[in-house]
Amino acid sequence: MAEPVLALDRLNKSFGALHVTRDVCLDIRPGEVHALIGPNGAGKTTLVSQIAGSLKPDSGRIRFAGEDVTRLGVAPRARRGLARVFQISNVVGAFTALENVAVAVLAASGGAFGMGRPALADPALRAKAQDVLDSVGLAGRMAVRAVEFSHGERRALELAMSLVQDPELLLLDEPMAGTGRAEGEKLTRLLLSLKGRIPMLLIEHDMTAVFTLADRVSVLIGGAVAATGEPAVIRSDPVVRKAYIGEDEAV
Ligand SMILES: Nc1ncnc2c1ncn2[C@@H]1O[C@H](COP(=O)(O)OP(=O)(O)OP(=O)(O)O)[C@@H](O)[C@H]1O
Repeated sequence: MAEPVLALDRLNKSFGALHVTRDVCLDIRPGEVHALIGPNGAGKTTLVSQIAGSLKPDSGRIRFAGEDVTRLGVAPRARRGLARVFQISNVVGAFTALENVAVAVLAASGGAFGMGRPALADPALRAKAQDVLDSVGLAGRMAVRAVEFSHGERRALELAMSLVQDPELLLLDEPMAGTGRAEGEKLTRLLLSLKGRIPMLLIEHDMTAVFTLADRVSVLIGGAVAATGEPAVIRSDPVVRKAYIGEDEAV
């Protein structure tokens, strides 16, 4: 089997006496959508921050794209193709969707496009920004300022701004948070359209989205991985149902 895109090996992290990440081993295979679920306070955000590089683990290793990145910070990991989406937004409300994506293309190009003149004056840059917006279903909204966007459209725009980097892995931090049912379904369809092309680690409370999108699901309880498996297996795992999903709850 091909080497995983991301492999966590016995990660540990404590805040004082609080042991928040406990011997976590987890991997993401090429093309896989791997969902990470768990009750509030289980340590999901803490784990994602260690993957992204904004938090240093106390022990353990992180391998990404064939390289040990444990000691690297956020920026070098991002340059290697690790894109964290939705928790930190770079969207500028006063800019149109096209302008926002153009800035992201410019930032990702590392000087390949001419600096010092309006980004959108460059036809190649403009074409790339338009293509990416088209791919997230925002072709008809390019000239609209981001401040006028619905929550779901904003999520699609944030995703577009990450896609310009041609990421090796998307870390999706609760994409469905704050979206209504219709918008959540639309966003799920958008992520489905990317599935297979870009591997994803999906942190999400919305179980419909999780079971629609994920190839495998890992369940974090008390900072430790309680189970990893295909959605159908996780859905029926008695430990998971008892500790997290709720025995009586239909999943
Ligand atoms: N910087 C910090 N200092 C001290 N404790 C922290 C810090 N960050 C998180 N914690 C604690 O670590 C535990 C795990 O928090 P974390 O935010 O990772 O959980 P989570 O699974 O993402 O929760 P949620 O689903 O509510 O977002 C919690 O008890 C939290 O209070």
